[in-house]
Amino acid sequence: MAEMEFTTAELVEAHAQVWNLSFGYLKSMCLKCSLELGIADVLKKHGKPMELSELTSALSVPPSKFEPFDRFMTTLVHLELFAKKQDDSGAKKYMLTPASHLLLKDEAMSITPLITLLLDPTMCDSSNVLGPWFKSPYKGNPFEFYFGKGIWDVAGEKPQFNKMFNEGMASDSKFVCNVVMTSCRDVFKGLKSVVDVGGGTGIMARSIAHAFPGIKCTVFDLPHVIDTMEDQQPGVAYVGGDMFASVPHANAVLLKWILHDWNNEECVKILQRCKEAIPPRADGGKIIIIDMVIGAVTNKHVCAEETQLLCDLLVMSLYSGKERNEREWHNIFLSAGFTDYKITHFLGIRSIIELYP
Ligand SMILES: C[S@@+](CC[C@H](N)C(=O)[O-])C[C@H]1O[C@@H](n2cnc3c(N)ncnc32)[C@H](O)[C@@H]1O
Ligand SMILES: COc1c(-c2ccc(O)c(O)c2)oc2cc(O)cc(O)c2c1=O
Repeated sequence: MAEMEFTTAELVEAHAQVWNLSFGYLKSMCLKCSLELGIADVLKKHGKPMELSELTSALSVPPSKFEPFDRFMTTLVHLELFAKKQDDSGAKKYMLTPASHLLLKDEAMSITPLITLLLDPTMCDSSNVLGPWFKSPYKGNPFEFYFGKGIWDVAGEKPQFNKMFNEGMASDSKFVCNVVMTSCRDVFKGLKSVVDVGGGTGIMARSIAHAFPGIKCTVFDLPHVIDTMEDQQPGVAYVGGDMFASVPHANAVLLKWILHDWNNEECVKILQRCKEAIPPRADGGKIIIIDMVIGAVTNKHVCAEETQLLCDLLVMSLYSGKERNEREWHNIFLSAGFTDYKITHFLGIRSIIELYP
């Protein structure tokens, strides 16, 4: 008989670990349920810590659900989505945490639309077929394996999904703009024009145009994204097209959450088209990339590195994309003909890369 490789204590520990992993989906469902119920908004509206009975009343939870709701809130507090404190009279009261602040519907930095998108079946379902996908000789990504077509085709065909996708991305852009305009404004200082390639509904471009009225901003995206835009802001130009064919000319090209959607060869092609669109470095030409650098995180919060790895699986499943470490970025930049770059780790798990021709 083979020797036992692990102690019983190690296996008992591992048992709890595997259980925890198998319940991972329940964390996502807790998040989804808090959004559906609007718990954060009710707490915000109340303006002070809330007792469970006040919360159930404001949320219209019927008495038959008081006990399960109490247990649900206990888990949400453990997950730090909400906080609970005991007041002087001994009553337990619930409050917002920084995480639940991001889930408020009408806050500038709300990422509720992005979370709603991520938890939508169209985004999640293909992660259920990773096993069959790994074993099959199929060349496309898991999303294509599951739906028979790519995510951009689905967005082009289904206006509802296109809207949800663009709103999700726009909410992230609002969040990122807030951080960029306070902590790394200098990235845009001195530029005369910027084209946001794959710029979606134009939140980044509008925010840059607002913060730097001297910069002429263009949003460039697929025609189905540009054509469905209802409020095209004056002062910002909107152009539909394909970044693999050509990119509108500007001083600088912004690529936010674009390159992680594509494989190395595709990234080189996109960057070559972007390089053709900008002037030499001496004349102010540069590419501004907002994406992840694997291994680089500004805050060592509990799960920053794990989140980066999970993001890598997300972009692998949805797009054949990849989150990259600095060495991998470096190789792509060199292959696309760029000579120098500067990385600023500014946004938790994401970075700004200024890339020079
Ligand atoms: C992940 S989203 C990022 C959107 C935006 N930059 C942001 O961060 O909120 C990728 C964007 O690339 C656009 N896109 C995909 N393929 C493209 C192509 N061939 N040419 C131009 N844009 C494209 C999509 O329509 C989508 O808006
Ligand atoms: C991996 O990027 C992250 C996304 C994302 C989702 C869908 C896309 O098409 C993307 O291009 C990116 O979404 C989230 C959402 C979060 O709440 C946290 C994250 O870290 C991310 C991503 O990193």
